[in-house]
Amino acid sequence: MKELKVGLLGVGTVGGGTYAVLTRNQTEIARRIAGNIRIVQVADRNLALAEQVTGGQVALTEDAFAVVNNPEIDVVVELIGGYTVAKELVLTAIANGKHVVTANKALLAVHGNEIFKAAADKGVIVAFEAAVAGGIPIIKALREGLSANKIEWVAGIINGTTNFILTEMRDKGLAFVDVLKEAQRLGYAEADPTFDVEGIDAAHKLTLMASIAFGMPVQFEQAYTEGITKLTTKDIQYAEELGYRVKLLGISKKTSEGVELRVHPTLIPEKRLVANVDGAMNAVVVKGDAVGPTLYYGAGAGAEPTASAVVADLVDIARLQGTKPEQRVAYLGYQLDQQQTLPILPIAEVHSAYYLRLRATDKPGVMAAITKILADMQISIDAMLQKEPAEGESEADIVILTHTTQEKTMDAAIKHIELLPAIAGQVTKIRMETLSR
Ligand SMILES: NC(=O)C1=CN([C@@H]2O[C@H](COP(=O)(O)OP(=O)(O)OC[C@H]3O[C@@H](n4cnc5c(N)ncnc54)[C@H](O)[C@@H]3O)[C@@H](O)[C@H]2O)C=CC1
Ligand SMILES: N[C@@H](CC=O)C(=O)O
Ligand code: NA
Repeated sequence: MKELKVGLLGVGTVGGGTYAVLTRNQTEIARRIAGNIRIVQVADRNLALAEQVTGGQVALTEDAFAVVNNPEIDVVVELIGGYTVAKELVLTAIANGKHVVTANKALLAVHGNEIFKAAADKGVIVAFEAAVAGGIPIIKALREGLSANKIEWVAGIINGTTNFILTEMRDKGLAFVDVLKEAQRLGYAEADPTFDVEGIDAAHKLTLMASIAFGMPVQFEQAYTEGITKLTTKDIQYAEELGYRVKLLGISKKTSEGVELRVHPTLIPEKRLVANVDGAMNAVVVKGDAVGPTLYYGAGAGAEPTASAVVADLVDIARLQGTKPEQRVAYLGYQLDQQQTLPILPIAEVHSAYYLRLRATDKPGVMAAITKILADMQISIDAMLQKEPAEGESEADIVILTHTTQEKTMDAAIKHIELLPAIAGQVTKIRMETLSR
């Protein structure tokens, strides 16, 4: 019976989950691969935690480099996170001829081109199913299940922490900071939670999906990233009144002008399945030219759901032991020498429909002035909501939903609207997506 010997780096949320799943389901997994996957060494700078997680059943060390340099080990599982030490560890493991499994989307979105090239030169596997949408097998779906298609677009809720926060804010009216603390306690958030709430983590994941979908190198630095920190409960409520839910979406579309690569809060019609994905759950919609729209749903964060993807990658590697590199699925779906560097569209060039909220003095002619500005710029209105001023106030909220227009046209119109004497403060702008075609 063949044995795959694993070195595990990090036994925090995902590493702890990986150890538990692999140990608990050892027999089941062995029946699938006619072999065995065994963790032979664990590194964590918190040795007490490593002792607690493993129950002292395997060799432990504080030094992750001892694992990547251990000649006994076939596969290194990197679950410590970050770009610096993790990068050095992964590149050293590759240089030592070891396969790598990682959940580290930040590392791959920023340094993926270098890492995949190094792995290709050495003929080793770098597997990363856990890095995108946690337990959902979206990498496998994009790289293998949909390989007959020209992918047209990918859009999804790909950050569990922010979806959990938005759901709790909407359902329980809880404050942002309290919900973030709970997401951290549940192990969903990144070590630096600004990666979650500012949309950076979602942009890392989107970068990887877009690269696989469109056969291009990873280009995280070109992604447009906007988080949920400026969203108000008021906008969430108004959106609901108009039949929409607000979700942090990662969207990548291939257009004739280039590829859209953008993460931002988005209004989605409430009847769409994705609009009803709540808590830490994730969902990704992929549109292929042959298959049409397909939807993938599941837990996007947390110990065992993420471990499910890590262990599945180990199972794949166990099955692929002894194969030649050219017999394997390419890291990013397309052969590295077949990747095309497609231009990424600046956000100003993107076309979208918009939700606008403005605060205006309640007097005749204001609405006419606003609609004239929009009409002059060929922006048509889809729906409108006018609120009564609160008791003792002279200003009221106006919400406008527009049809599709280019972002730079919308921004120019907003500038004109903000100059109207009856308008107080800035206009709130949230993009909208139908996710239907
Ligand atoms: N928590 C989640 O739901 C998910 C996390 N990920 C990714 O998985 C990776 C790990 O995340 P978590 O398990 O949440 O983090 P964590 O903070 O819970 O665990 C990291 C572990 O690595 C150890 N560590 C850190 N630096 C080290 C070093 N230089 N040497 C030895 N040990 C070191 C820490 O002591 C800790 O036990 C990250 O890349 C994260 O982005 C991916 C999907 C889901
Ligand atoms: N912080 C991430 C963890 C999984 O990738 C999230 O909240 O989705
Ligand atoms: Na996944």
